[in-house]
Amino acid sequence: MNKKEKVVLTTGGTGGHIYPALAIAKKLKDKNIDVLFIGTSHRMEKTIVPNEGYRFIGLDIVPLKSVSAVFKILKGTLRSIRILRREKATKVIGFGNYISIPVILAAKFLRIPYYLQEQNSIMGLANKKFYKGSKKVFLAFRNTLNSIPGKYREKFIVTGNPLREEFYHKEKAKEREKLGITEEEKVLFIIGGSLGAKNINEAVLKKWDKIQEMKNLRLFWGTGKDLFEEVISKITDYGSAVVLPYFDNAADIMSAADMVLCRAGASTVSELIQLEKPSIVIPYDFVGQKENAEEIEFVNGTKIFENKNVSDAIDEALLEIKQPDILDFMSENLKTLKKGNAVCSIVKHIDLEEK
Ligand SMILES: CC(=O)N[C@H]1[C@@H](OP(=O)(O)OP(=O)(O)OC[C@H]2O[C@@H](n3ccc(=O)[nH]c3=O)[C@H](O)[C@@H]2O)O[C@H](CO)[C@@H](O)[C@@H]1O
Repeated sequence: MNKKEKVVLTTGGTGGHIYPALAIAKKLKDKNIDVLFIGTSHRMEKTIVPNEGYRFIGLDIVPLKSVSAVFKILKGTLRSIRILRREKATKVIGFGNYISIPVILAAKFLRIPYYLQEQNSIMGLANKKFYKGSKKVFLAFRNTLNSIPGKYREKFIVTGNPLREEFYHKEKAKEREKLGITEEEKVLFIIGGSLGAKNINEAVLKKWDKIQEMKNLRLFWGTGKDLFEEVISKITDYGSAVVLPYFDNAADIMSAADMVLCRAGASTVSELIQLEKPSIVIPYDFVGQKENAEEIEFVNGTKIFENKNVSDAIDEALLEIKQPDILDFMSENLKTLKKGNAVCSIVKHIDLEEK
């Protein structure tokens, strides 16, 4: 174990915030560097992170929407100061959102160098608040720089989003063979974000007969864990479709897919880029997903549909999946956005002392 370095990662809330942190943690662990995660005691990180074999501490913090939430952040900050001292943390990496606030405040107080990672095209509030004091900020998308004043730009490095390792080593043909998919079959992968997407599910159910009637279509559909029971209560005939609450092997399925219909969460968009996957995206309103989607739309790598037109989005996906020229066009265009392995570049830019 490298005794000189101890890295604390602070993240949580949704898969989109947690997976990038896990990808970085794995690389640090491979380099024999001790890592500790701090998130909340309420949300999905409390199970995902320990299940991946990392030490995890959960703080009692909630979104900043009330006075008691502010008190919880203050309490969380005092606790984070004690933790960072006790653990002799040498570096902190924050992955955005309110969950990272107490640990970043503690790092500032203790003068521990901290780094930030921004997954989205539009920078989130927490990262906006703290980037000035950070050592470096790792961006997924170049357009984020447009909102940064010139004098701070040198802190920013456009690396792409750190993805789970398997996304960097996929070959479509091999994945299709593993899944037993024939050459004539077209694979459509439908997912919401890490939590699923209710309105996408409802629209898929409405189109179920049309999907079943299409020859040589293989559907893989992730409904979201909490929405699964409701969905399957409405399906009588699955045909060849695979319907699951969540795909732990999303990289395999996305790699095998000819077309992906999905939300525009930052990690999903970055995965589409990495796997050069044609898509139809329906951004979730309000959280900057439209701008994530526009990053790939700009190069003609996707088509964007509004939430109110999900039904049309499904029709479009079913139409385009039969047109290899369009699929190849989107796929080729996405190649121009690839930035290499973001996990390696980020770890290289964190000034870690070798043991
Ligand atoms: C509603 C909301 O606040 N969404 C935000 C959340 O998204 P959210 O976590 O939903 O979305 P992301 O696309 O960033 O990440 C989803 C991750 O879940 C994975 N996956 C999904 C389904 C499945 O069956 N299996 C699987 O592995 C995807 O491959 C991806 O890695 O954080 C993102 C990153 O800050 C933001 O861009 C989103 O706007």
